[in-house]
Amino acid sequence: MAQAPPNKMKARPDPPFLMDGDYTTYVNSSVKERVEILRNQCIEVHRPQENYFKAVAREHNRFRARIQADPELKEWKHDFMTEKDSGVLRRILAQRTLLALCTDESLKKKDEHLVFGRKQKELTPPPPGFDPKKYDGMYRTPDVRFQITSNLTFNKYNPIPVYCDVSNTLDELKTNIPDTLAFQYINVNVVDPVKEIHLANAIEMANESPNNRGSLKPILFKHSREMFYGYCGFSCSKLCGCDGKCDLNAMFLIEKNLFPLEIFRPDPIIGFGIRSPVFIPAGTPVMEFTGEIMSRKRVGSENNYTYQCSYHNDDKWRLFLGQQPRFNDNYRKLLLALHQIDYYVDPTFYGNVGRMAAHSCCPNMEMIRIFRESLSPAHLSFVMVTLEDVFPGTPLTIDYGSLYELESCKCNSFACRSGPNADVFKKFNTLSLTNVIRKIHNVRRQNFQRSVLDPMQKFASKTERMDN
Ligand SMILES: C[S@@+](CC[C@H](N)C(=O)[O-])C[C@H]1O[C@@H](n2cnc3c(N)ncnc32)[C@H](O)[C@@H]1O
Repeated sequence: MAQAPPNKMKARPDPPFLMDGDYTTYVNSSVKERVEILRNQCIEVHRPQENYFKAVAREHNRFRARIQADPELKEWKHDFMTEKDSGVLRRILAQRTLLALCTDESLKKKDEHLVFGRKQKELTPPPPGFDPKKYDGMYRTPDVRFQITSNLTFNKYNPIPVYCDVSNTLDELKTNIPDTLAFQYINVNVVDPVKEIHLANAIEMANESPNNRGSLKPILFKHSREMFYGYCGFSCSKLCGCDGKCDLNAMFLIEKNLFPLEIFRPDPIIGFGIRSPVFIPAGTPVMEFTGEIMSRKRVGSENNYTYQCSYHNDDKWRLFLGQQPRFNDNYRKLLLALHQIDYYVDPTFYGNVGRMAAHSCCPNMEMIRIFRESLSPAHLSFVMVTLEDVFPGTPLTIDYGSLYELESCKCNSFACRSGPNADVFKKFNTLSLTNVIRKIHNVRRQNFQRSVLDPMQKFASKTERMDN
């Protein structure tokens, strides 16, 4: 059973698919009919009579057991950031947040030394009344939830349920299912071969000649000025000697569907978002953002979901190309021509869970552009990587960037650009902002330790004593 539509092309094969529910009817239906199908699946779900944190601990245990049972995950560290790593990542997060706060170009220029420079000895304290406990990031689900579907992907290997936590009754929910939810789920980017002839050629030429693809030498840009999708790298793949199982395969955990994800609606204005019931360490690739790759002229002006994935005159990309002497001349010419065009990933009709990520002015994920097997825009993927430790249930967010106009942001992060502290924090330097983020991270870590890990440990010791 194909997952991607038959009239589209893709640079990568689809992952394994085991049908869950009536997928065939769903994909062959119109958007209106799909909404009707979803409407008929809506149910009320009650959490078993137990403490919320007990449910979190159960999920945590189950997840740990899954990791331990997988020999390929032996090296993967499912734990808090170490103090050394956390310093680096917090600084990156602070820089991102500061740059985004300073939207005024002149201010950004004037204060650049405060953001990047060395003059950072003095520490500005958080404003009076600032309470890091207010930013624990926790989203506690209501005891009764409304489930729209148990699996939006229709794939048993990658089940993603959808909940709406803002409806009061099942009937109210049924009248409020948006069309935007009825997109076709894809795990791999697709290309329309009729409308994007050059991209289709690039896929074919890469498939035809082993010279045009292969395991690319990894170059990872660590410079903190690289923002959002400007950040770019390579991912190792099955074509590599390690069979795609080394640390350089940014898609490894994603292809394993390691992290259980849920789509949920916490607020009528924010709409749907994403969360995971398990702990995800900082620096982890969690999911891909998939869609249809298309040139700028095909992207609608009202599109809320699209991200630019390639840029004309992209110096970084030229550097990559320079390192690939094996590519055939014709392929090289095609790539050079393709990279004069701005391409976008549009998940409006074909997409995945990534399109549901809400915006935050201090996000816990970042999109990274990853080339795999070759260097055409069709071989590019957006990978969403955590910028900080994400504790169970916390909404997974990205920064939509300064070009995206949100009427009023409801991210509730400490440095929200429409929040009360924006003017104060934009005068901070990176060191001072890192210090604020550290205080917030400490609160989150302590909460998790106290409410989930410590009781789990106590319970395990008690059981052990009873067994003896
Ligand atoms: C890419 S979509 C994200 C998925 C969307 N929430 C949905 O339900 O389909 C972007 C839209 O989500 C909403 N949104 C996301 N983050 C938000 C935030 N922090 N504050 C307010 N609205 C937000 C806005 O309506 C925005 O135009």
